Amino acid sequence: MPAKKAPHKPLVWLPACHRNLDLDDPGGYTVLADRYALAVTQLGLQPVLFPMAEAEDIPCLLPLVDGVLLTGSPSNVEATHFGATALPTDLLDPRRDKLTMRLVRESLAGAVPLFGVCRGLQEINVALGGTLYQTVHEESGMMDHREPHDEDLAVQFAERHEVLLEQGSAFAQWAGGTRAMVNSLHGQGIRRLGEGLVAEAHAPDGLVEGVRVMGAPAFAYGVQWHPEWQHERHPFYQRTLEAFAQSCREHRQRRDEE
Ligand SMILES: N[C@@H](CCC(=O)NCCCC(=O)O)C(=O)O
Repeated sequence: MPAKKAPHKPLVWLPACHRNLDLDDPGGYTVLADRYALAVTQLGLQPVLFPMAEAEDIPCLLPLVDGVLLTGSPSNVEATHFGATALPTDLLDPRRDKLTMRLVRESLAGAVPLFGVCRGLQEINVALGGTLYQTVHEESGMMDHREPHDEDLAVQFAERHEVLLEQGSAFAQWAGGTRAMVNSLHGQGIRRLGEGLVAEAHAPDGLVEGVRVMGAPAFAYGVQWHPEWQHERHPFYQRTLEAFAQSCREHRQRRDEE
């Protein structure tokens, strides 16, 4: 009797980020913040990183995974991707940008579950032709969405402002209502929505904080806040992540049945 094959654990692609851990370091490192990998693992999924992966590699790598989670990062999406000029103060990650601009579109085309968090939301928006405010806090009438200067992550990731969730949206379902408190750690923000995106969560100043990709065959959302942060203590964050995880499991099951 052949041994029963263990069910495959759904694999989730998290983009590799570049970091120079020391300003004098000419080399740099490929990094992934533990909290994203930990959240994916706690959902029963397996995070995977493809160091040095380029857009040309997507056709052979995307079929290996069951979801794409575009993580946050202190680096900014380079403004050249949305027709503007990068600020001299921008921390950039051009290798990640080149990959994710293509990965967003290929994930949607391939019905691979896609979830963008913070920078990941911004990447979805720009990849679909949208634009960003580069410094939301310098825009008239807008709040300062950046995290407080504090070493303590619990302070940085504390709930910061309310988001208004569209009636009948998945966000409202996951939150159990049309209002929720979220954290906020970003200086860029959605200015013009990309093609096919529906804004379903807004900050009190009107900034788009949550989007759905219209007509996507699998989970396809982006949020400006960080649901991976202490998700086990925040039902809204937890339900959002579980919905993404369920979509990844369904994708895996379809792959296993092929
Ligand atoms: N740099 C962009 C995106 C902000 C972002 O992703 N913040 C998360 C930082 C913490 C982490 O590394 O996850 C912006 O400023 O808008």
